[in-house]
Amino acid sequence: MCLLITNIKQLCQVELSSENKKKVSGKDMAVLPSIDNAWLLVEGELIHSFGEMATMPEMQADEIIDATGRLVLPTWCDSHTHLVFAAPRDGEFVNRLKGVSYEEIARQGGGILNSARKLNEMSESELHDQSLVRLHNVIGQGTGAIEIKSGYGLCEEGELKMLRVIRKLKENSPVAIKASFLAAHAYPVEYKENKEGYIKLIIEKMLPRVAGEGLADYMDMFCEQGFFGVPECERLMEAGWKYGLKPKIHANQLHFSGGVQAGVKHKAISVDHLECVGDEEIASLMASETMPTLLPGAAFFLGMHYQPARKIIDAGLPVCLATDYNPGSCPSGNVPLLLSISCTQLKMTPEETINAVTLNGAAAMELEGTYGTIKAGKVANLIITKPIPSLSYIPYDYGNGNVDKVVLKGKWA
Ligand SMILES: N=CN[C@@H](CCC(=O)O)C(=O)O
Ligand SMILES: [Zn+2]
Repeated sequence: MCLLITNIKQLCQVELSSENKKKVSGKDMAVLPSIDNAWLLVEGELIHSFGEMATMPEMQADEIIDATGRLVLPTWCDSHTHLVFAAPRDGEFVNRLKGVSYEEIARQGGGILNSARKLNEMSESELHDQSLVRLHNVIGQGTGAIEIKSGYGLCEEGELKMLRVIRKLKENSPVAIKASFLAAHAYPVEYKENKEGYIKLIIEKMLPRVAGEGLADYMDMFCEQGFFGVPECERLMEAGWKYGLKPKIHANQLHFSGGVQAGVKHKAISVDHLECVGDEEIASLMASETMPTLLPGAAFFLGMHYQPARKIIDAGLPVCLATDYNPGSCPSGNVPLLLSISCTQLKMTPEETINAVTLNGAAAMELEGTYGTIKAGKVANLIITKPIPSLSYIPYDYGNGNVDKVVLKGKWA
């Protein structure tokens, strides 16, 4: 099918065919290359061409859309989610409001362990159907590529069940999906006094099966005090690499845990969360290709201090933003809301937030060659907004939703 979109008020995040942008860093993050009053042609699954209306050539198309007053952007690339889960944790939410901390809830056997109990009671098909509803919901909010983690199984069959659900979602949806193996999310109750036993189970039993069935792209872990320490994480990352699973890890959410430096040392694709980041973490990231990924939705929902986005960008680093959609620390996969939080709380500009969740989000999933910008030959994953006054209106008009239509692989989603 050929789809022609005309009279686009602003075509945002464009990239010329001659460019080969891998990510946006530092001062460049404030720049979002755009064309005012533009057209764009989609052919089959791909972006064919685009330009200014004033110089639009004559073309044939199966469908022509007039986008007067509307913006067109690449769909969001949400590089960190736990979208597959069995049940909400609204009871814990209320306990936190009464003053019990996230860490205390975890110590009492709630939190991730609570999610694991529910998940292990649920059938694979029910888990899939529930998760597919959530996936459709975030697609409607503009997400076109997404990473999804295991980590609520915490046993061999539970982790494999989650990863098979993710694989099935991939088969049943046009959205691009990457999978991360996160068995090292929390120590299960039965290994509370035998932590070494659980590390061995992951490395010796689970990992070979996950890799053997080709179920995951990345090796994830929660590098944090009270969860998995740096020495354990280093062993897990080394083991993952042996099976071709690159690290993409949770680091420095609750403490200065050393996770950022460990991730950099083991060539992690990204280190994610980063509520606790100082000069040493920044220096370590500066000497690496590892993407700093911020999850301010979790800081918002847990009432924690926010990630120092300005310090990271002003040091010249790239920043990626992701939702962290999960039932405990961020029960929302809504990217426009994430952009609003990032502007108001992290003091990022609207352009920086869009760069962070398009090209940099794609880079954090190694998808920057095919997603994340409007470029001829890239996958035609597009957001068409409602008529709005400006790009800044997207984070400004928080909670209201200005994504009107979504195109995935050249078709209406
Ligand atoms: N912090 C670790 N993991 C998730 C939350 C998991 C949960 O509370 O269920 C996160 O990224 O915030
Ligand atoms: Zn997470």
